Amino acid sequence: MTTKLVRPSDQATSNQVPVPGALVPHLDQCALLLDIDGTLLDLAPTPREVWVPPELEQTLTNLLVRTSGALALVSGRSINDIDLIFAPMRLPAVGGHGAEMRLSGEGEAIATHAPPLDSELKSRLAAIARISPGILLEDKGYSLALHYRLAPHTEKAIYEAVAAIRAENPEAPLEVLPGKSVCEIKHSGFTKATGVLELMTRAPFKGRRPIFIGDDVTDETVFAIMPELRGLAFSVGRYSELTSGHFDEPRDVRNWLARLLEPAN
Ligand SMILES: O=P(O)(O)OC[C@H]1O[C@H](O[C@H]2O[C@H](CO)[C@@H](O)[C@H](O)[C@H]2O)[C@H](O)[C@@H](O)[C@@H]1O
Repeated sequence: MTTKLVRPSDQATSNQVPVPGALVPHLDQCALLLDIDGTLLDLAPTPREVWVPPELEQTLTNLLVRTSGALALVSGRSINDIDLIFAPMRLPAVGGHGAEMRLSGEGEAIATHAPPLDSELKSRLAAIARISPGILLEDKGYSLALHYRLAPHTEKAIYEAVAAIRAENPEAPLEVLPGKSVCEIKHSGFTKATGVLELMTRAPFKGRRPIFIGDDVTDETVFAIMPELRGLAFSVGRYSELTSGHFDEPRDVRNWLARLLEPAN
């Protein structure tokens, strides 16, 4: 099935993504790959304050059945963190920006050969949080996040401090991910895309057509690999040339996913 690239001028109203029946092949041939923050869940002031609507939990549970388990969360969060947020539900996942994955809710998380952050560099990067008490430090093991949503005035200082540490360590294989009110630093040897590529080689994902939905800069790496996987990508809150359409906000994604379960699909 082909889809039309929707351009910004075509998108005056919300719900730009066509009704599921006109767009997606049957669910038993699909793998649903879903980013969390800003895609499934509304953004919150701090990482701990996100809320999973009960209807979403029901939708994801039903979609997991309808795809025979080929539904995975693809997140910058660690799988441990994902489990806390979605508890008691446990879902297949690619976590930590591709550093780890889990093929089923019952299984264990598997490290994806992702190299960890050098511990000394990590300490130095963590110390940047001392710029202001409003900066929230999130140590995710494979990466470090400096959240400034509660202290937006510190954004420039954070990026300058990170740049200074990188300049002093030019050989260090670091990647800086500019997220939503967050500056994340990780080893450059893995991405969400490498995680998804690995996931798609394993059952029950292997051989299926992936449908990926994401909102962030880090999701661009996954948008870019969808063609080679015969997949489709959709963005949230912004237009991307790499996607087949976009949703305005997480609520639209949740409604769209619920509609995938309607009988026509
Ligand atoms: O890949 P994602 O699932 O989209 O995760 C991206 C990052 O999400 C979290 O931070 C963001 O969401 C918070 C809660 O809404 C918000 O307070 C923060 O400003 C956002 O940047 C999470 O804390 C990060 O670890 C994820 O990498």
